[in-house]
Amino acid sequence: MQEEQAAADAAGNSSPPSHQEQESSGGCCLVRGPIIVGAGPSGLAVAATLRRHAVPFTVLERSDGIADLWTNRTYDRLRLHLPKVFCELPHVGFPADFPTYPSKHDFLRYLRSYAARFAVSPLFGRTVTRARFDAAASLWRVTAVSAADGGRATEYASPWLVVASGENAEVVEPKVKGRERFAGEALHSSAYRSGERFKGRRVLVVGCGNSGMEMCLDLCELGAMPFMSVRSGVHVLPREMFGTSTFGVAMKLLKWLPIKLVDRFLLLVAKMVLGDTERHGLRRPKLGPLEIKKITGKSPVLDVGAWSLIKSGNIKIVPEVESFTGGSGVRFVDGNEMAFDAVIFATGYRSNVPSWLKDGDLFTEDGKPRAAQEPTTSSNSSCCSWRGPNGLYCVGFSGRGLLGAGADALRAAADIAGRWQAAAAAGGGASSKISISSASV
Ligand SMILES: Cc1cc2nc3c(=O)[nH]c(=O)nc-3n(C[C@H](O)[C@H](O)[C@H](O)COP(=O)(O)OP(=O)(O)OC[C@H]3O[C@@H](n4cnc5c(N)ncnc54)[C@H](O)[C@@H]3O)c2cc1C
Ligand SMILES: NC(=O)C1=CN([C@@H]2O[C@H](COP(=O)(O)OP(=O)(O)OC[C@H]3O[C@@H](n4cnc5c(N)ncnc54)[C@H](OP(=O)(O)O)[C@@H]3O)[C@@H](O)[C@H]2O)C=CC1
Ligand SMILES: O=C(O)C(=O)Cc1c[nH]c2ccccc12
Repeated sequence: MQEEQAAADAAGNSSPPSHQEQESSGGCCLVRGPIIVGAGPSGLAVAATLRRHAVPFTVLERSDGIADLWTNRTYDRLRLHLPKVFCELPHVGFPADFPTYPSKHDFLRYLRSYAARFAVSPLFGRTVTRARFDAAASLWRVTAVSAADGGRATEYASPWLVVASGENAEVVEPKVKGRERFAGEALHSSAYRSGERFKGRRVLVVGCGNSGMEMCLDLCELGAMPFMSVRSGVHVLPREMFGTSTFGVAMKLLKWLPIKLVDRFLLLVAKMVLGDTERHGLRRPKLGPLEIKKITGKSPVLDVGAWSLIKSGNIKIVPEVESFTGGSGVRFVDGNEMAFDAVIFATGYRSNVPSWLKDGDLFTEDGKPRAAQEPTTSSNSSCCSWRGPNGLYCVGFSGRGLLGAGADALRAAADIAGRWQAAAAAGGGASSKISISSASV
């Protein structure tokens, strides 16, 4: 702990946020080291690793604390679905007394102590609204708006920009015909905390991903009547097989076998353990669970109890919603109509990067690094999901959860540290001060 603090002091950015920036009268901050957008697990992991390399950094976070997704946008009963060894950030493991599948409160405790240990003090309440590369100055110019400060915009500049704003930055909610006419409560799964207040009520949960499944389970256990609306198919896998985690089994097999074969194996075991999910209205996609995750980012459901309640009919499967018909009515695509007291849209999330990263087409329309979509060839062998051109880095966009975020963070931080040290050796430059004329700011 003291070591990290000493490194922070040496790098000159352990002190409160205002000391991390040199603000000019033009509203521009010339920062030392990279700018990191987002203080979730990915932003913290890259900051911690930069700290280890004695490279200073500035973290811009829109909310008022670290890990906003886990703190403010998740339900009470959430636990990690993967065993803790697959969810640790670089350098510090989970405490030994944590259970195999830590709760969100355990995970948040870990993240807070991680941030403290590496002296990561983000600038909170700063929403990044724009970032562009200024080729003339070889700098990223990043605009952040502070709501607490009356919407004041400040520009931060650095040769390096780390995008760590997450694959789940914004909610996805479908525009369903007649929604404004629905008399009951309608909310996104990110606003759902517990089934407690839905006791005795008929609740329609739209979406059958991990959130939708788990909310149905929670609703059922707390005395509500959940209905789950399913549009396309989903792979449901048992969270554990052969007394160990399904994810762990898959990781081991992937070392030796091609993904298609591992998928076939997982599906065979899933069928043995769960039975035929199609018989109960959950069609399986054509591609296997790992392949579909790799290609589209769509996660398989790791079952923690909802499946048996679907089989027993306590969670009822209904088709895709066609429209709200007024009052409590909902019409489905098969023409049937039912009444509900509440609707929960467990329809997922998207990245927000395309809305603020105004530089070429580095990210796809759905907010993923374009390089991550392209197969590696001899001509683009240096191209990867974690690094773009001109000092741009992406951490946490590989669709591989916390494990992938940690791997990205290690690579990005090492790459930046190499450049930082090279600049220092070349006589200061970026590592001592960035000089840009106020006219160009
Ligand atoms: C309900 C749920 C459960 C999950 N469980 C697991 C799991 O068990 N295991 C696993 O590996 N993965 C899980 N995931 C995936 C999840 O994406 C990762 O766990 C992890 O949160 C990713 O970290 P991140 O830092 O990349 O993104 P986030 O945690 O989303 O953090 C991004 C941060 O950036 C900030 N931000 C966003 N936009 C801006 C902006 N424009 N300006 C400034 N700040 C911004 C956000 O406020 C946020 O604090 C889960 C996801 C969800 C939704
Ligand atoms: N404990 C854990 O580890 C948990 C992890 N997570 C993770 O968080 C991430 C987000 O999960 P989740 O919130 O479930 O989101 P997902 O994106 O995984 O699932 C969204 C669901 O909503 C459906 N949907 C989307 N749009 C519509 C629409 N217009 N009409 C009908 N259905 C629609 C999708 O169906 P379709 O396939 O047809 O598009 C899909 O079933 C995932 O990575 C997930 O694994 C979530 C909860 C718990
Ligand atoms: O919960 C998620 O979606 C995650 O990102 C964790 C995760 C990463 N790779 C996977 C493969 C199968 C199931 C879950 C995950």
